[in-house]
Amino acid sequence: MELRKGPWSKKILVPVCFLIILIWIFLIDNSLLLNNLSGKATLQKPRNFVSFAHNTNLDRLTIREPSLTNDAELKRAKVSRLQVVSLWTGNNSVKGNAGSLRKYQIFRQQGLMPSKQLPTALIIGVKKGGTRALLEFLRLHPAIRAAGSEVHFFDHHYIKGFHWYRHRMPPTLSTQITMEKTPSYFVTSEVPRRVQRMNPAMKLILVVRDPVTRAISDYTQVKSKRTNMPKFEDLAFLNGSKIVDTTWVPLKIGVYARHLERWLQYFPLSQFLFVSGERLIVDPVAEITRVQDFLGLKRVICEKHFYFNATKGFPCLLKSEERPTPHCLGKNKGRSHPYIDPVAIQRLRDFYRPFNQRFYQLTGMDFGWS
Ligand SMILES: Nc1ncnc2c1ncn2[C@@H]1O[C@H](COP(=O)(O)OS(=O)(=O)O)[C@@H](OP(=O)(O)O)[C@H]1O
Repeated sequence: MELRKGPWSKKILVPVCFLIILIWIFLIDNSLLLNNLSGKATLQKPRNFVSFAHNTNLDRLTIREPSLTNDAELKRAKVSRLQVVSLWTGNNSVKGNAGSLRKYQIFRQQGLMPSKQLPTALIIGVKKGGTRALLEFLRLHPAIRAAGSEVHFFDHHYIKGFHWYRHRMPPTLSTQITMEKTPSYFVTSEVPRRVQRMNPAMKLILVVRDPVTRAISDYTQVKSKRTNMPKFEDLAFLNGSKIVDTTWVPLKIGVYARHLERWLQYFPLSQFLFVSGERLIVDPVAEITRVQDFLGLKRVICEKHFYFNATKGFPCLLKSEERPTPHCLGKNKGRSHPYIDPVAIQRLRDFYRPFNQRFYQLTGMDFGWS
C-alpha cells in the first residue's frame, strides 16, 4: 500500500518543501523590518514621554489637564498626547519625513499652523437676547473664530468630554480666539461649575434684553413651530388670574439676577461682559467695540461693516466671511411679535422690576427696562 502511494507522497512533499524554503527566505529578507517593528514598540513610550515634556505646543493641553472630567477623558487625552508627540519620534519608519514633520511641529508651536482649540470666550446667553447677531458681527474680526452652530457642550454633551468639544471648534492660529455661543448655558445650573473646571479664566459674554420682550420673543419662536399654541397671556398667568406663572420657562429665563448670582459663585464679575441687546440693534458698533476691548482685541469691526436695513428694521452686514454681498440675519431673527394685552405686559413689568434692579446692582449697569 505504502509503495503504491509513494509517487503521490513525492508529488505533495516536493511543493511543501519548496514552500517552506520560500517562507524561510522571506523571513531572512524581512528580518530587518521585523526588528524595526519590535524596536518601535519598545522605544515609542520613553520617546513620547520625553518629547511631551519638551513640546511647548502641548502647553495648551497641559493647562487643561487638571480639568479632565473622568477616567475616559483622561484616557482619551493620553491617547491624543501620544498621537501628537509621535510626530517628533525619529524612528526608522518616519525618518524620511522627519524633516517635514519637525517643520510642521515648529509651525504649530509658533501658531502658524491652525489647530482646533477649546474656546477661551463664550457667549452664554441669554436666549433671544441677540446672541446670533453678536456672534455674526464678531466673526468679522480676523482674530475671532467661532463654531457655527450652538455646541451645547456644557449642558447636553458634557459626558462626551473635552476632546469631543475641541473637535467642534474651527481651527485657529495662536493669535486667534476660539469662541462659541450657546444661550442655554446661562440658565442651566450645572454649567458655571463645569465651565470653571475647564477654564477658570474663561471670558463670559452675556447679551441681555428686556425680560418681557425676551419672553414674548421666546414665545413667538415656539409659536412659529407649533399649531394650536395657547395665547401668551394664558401661559404667563396662572389659570386666568393675575398671578405670574414663574414656572413657565420663558418667564423663568428673564429672572437674570438669579442666574447671574449662580455664575458669580464661580467667576468674578471682571470675567463677564454684559451686552445690551437693545443697544446692539440701535448702535451695534458701540456694543461691538466694548466686546473687542473686553477680548483684548484691536478695534477692527466698525461702522463700515454695517448698514441699517429699513425693511428688516435691523442692522445688517455689508459683507462677511461667508458672503461678499450685503445681507441680514435669517428670517427667524427679527420676527414680528403677536399682539399682547398691554395690561399683561404691565403686570410682567411689575413682576420683573425688583429682579431687574438686583441685576443692575450686580452688574453695575442700568439697562433701562422699567
Ligand atoms: N441685527 C439683527 N438682526 C436680527 N435680529 C437681531 C439683530 N440684532 C439683534 N437681534 C435680535 O436677536 C433676537 C434673537 O436672539 P438670539 O439670536 O439670541 O436668539 S436665539 O436664542 O439664538 O434663538 C431677535 O429677536 P426677535 O426680534 O424676537 O426675533 C432680534 O430682536
